[in-house]
Amino acid sequence: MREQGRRPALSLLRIEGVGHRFAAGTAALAGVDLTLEAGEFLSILGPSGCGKSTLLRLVMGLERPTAGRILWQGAQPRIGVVFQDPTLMPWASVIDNVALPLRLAGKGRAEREAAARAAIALVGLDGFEAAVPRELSGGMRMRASIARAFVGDPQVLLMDEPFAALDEITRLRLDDELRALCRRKGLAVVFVTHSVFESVYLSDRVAVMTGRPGRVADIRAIAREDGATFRASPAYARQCAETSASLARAMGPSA
Ligand SMILES: Nc1ncnc2c1ncn2[C@@H]1O[C@H](COP(=O)(O)OP(=O)(O)OP(=O)(O)O)[C@@H](O)[C@H]1O
Repeated sequence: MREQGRRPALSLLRIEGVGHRFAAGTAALAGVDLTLEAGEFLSILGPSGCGKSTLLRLVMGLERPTAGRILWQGAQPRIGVVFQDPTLMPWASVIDNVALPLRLAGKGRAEREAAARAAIALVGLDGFEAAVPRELSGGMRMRASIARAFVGDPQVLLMDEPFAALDEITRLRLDDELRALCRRKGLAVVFVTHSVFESVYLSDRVAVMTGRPGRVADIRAIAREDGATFRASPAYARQCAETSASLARAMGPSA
């Protein structure tokens, strides 16, 4: 599943002809070809049930594709993962939640705490280290979840609809902060979303998927400007309209 490429490849990740059929018979993906470049923010945009989460699980290595292959350039990078549900331990403090991957990796207390504090500061949660999840807003819980993904110093971030359950204001703010943080760190990101607006705002490229079995119908390079003005620009509105039309074509007449 994570073979070394036999020939030199420039892309950080290559997904080649990947298909996935579950044992129960559902064909979730068929013939998916996609690359992720170093430092790139790539969104996977598609209708519900088209196999987006399955594709992420294959990239994470949690499942093997039943067709095709997934190739990392060189050694497999360190991967951080964020899901729609923050999946925090309700009884544990923010710092203990954020430090969990390091505890599982057998790191000592001092190292865990220092790294967790740094990750918490990175997402703007300083001062809440001792809070437990029920004391936090939804946006703050998501920040803690992002901090936990950052604590192991990832080179690639995989995100599965992380902001879908948040209110609009919080979502817009986290979009801004996430984009800035990933650029600053030079991270490559695969971001799964249903939202055309979010995908165009965040991404360098958007892969538009068809309904199940999911295929990549279109790959759109986004001409983007950094800064909050992009969201209000005619260029943003035009690219949202074009991406929306592409998604409608990918979903076909029965959607
Ligand atoms: N473990 C599984 N066993 C059998 N079928 C599965 C399994 N996981 C997912 N599926 C099916 O595979 C298809 C793709 O699911 P997946 O969760 O990848 O889609 P998705 O695009 O992420 O959907 P959504 O946007 O609604 O989260 C769906 O029809 C789903 O029911």
